[in-house]
Amino acid sequence: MTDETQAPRTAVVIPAAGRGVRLGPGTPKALRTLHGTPMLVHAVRAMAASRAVSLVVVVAPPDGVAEVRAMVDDHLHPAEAPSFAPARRGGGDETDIRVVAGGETRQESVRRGLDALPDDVTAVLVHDAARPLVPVEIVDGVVEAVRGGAPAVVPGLPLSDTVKEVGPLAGGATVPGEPVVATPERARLRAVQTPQGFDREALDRAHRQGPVEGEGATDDAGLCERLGLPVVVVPGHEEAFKVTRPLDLVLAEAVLARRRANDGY
Ligand SMILES: Nc1ccn([C@@H]2O[C@H](COP(=O)(O)OP(=O)(O)OP(=O)(O)O)[C@@H](O)[C@H]2O)c(=O)n1
Ligand SMILES: C[C@](O)(CO)[C@H](O)COP(=O)(O)O
Repeated sequence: MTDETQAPRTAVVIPAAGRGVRLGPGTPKALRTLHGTPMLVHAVRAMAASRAVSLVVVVAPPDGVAEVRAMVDDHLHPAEAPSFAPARRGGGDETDIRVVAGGETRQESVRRGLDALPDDVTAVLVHDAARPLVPVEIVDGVVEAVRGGAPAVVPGLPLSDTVKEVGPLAGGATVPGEPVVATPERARLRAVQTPQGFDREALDRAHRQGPVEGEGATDDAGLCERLGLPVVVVPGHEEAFKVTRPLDLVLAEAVLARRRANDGY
């Protein structure tokens, strides 16, 4: 077992400032409830369940910082249980939870979360509020790989669908539908999830290179790849799926119902 007093200080940045356009109109996605609890509260709990995590920075919608602070205090710092760590295995020490304002893009929101970290943090996880149900084993696996010396670590799963690359036909010919230009070898592809884990200095440097557009801009590991840093994949989990479209809410409620039936979660 890791001696946490000797280990580097690990913090988590949770970008939660997105609107959730693909989920449809309504409250910002991270503030919507699953089984009566806001999605971002599930995400914070999932991170704090790891003994390695001592600080969580939630990046809230810019106009929702006070609301998110109150939500965190209501759900995670109840007066009757100041030592919040309900699912922490064998732990019991408090997790510090801070809330800062997010930006226009996920990349900008993560950067603002990084700016809020104290100097003594040496390892950082970045976890989407939109992946509220990631099991603690996945969090611990990412932390272990970062502590083992990997500068950037992503949890990932093999794909079950065949993937096609589409694009314009040579010569500009037009056909009905989207022309397929390639079929990448599926065995070499991984669908990556969060939390993604980083050496703090590497991630700071990746974000300092400025806004990146297009390929490599949709996750933090992509920014590290742009710098030429090695990125490794460790096992992900089906329950770490991202709540993106309405059907994902149905799946998330079903997973929570199963957990409640199995272990009273
Ligand atoms: N400006 C933004 C955009 C996204 N995110 C966060 O990044 C994570 C992954 O983004 P995604 O699932 O795309 O969320 P949304 O941007 O909210 O979704 P959509 O693209 O459908 O609007 C989410 O936890 C989201 O809150 C963020 O903090 N700041
Ligand atoms: C970071 C991420 O969850 C990894 O799969 C993903 O890239 C986020 O993408 P989104 O378009 O911002 O949802």
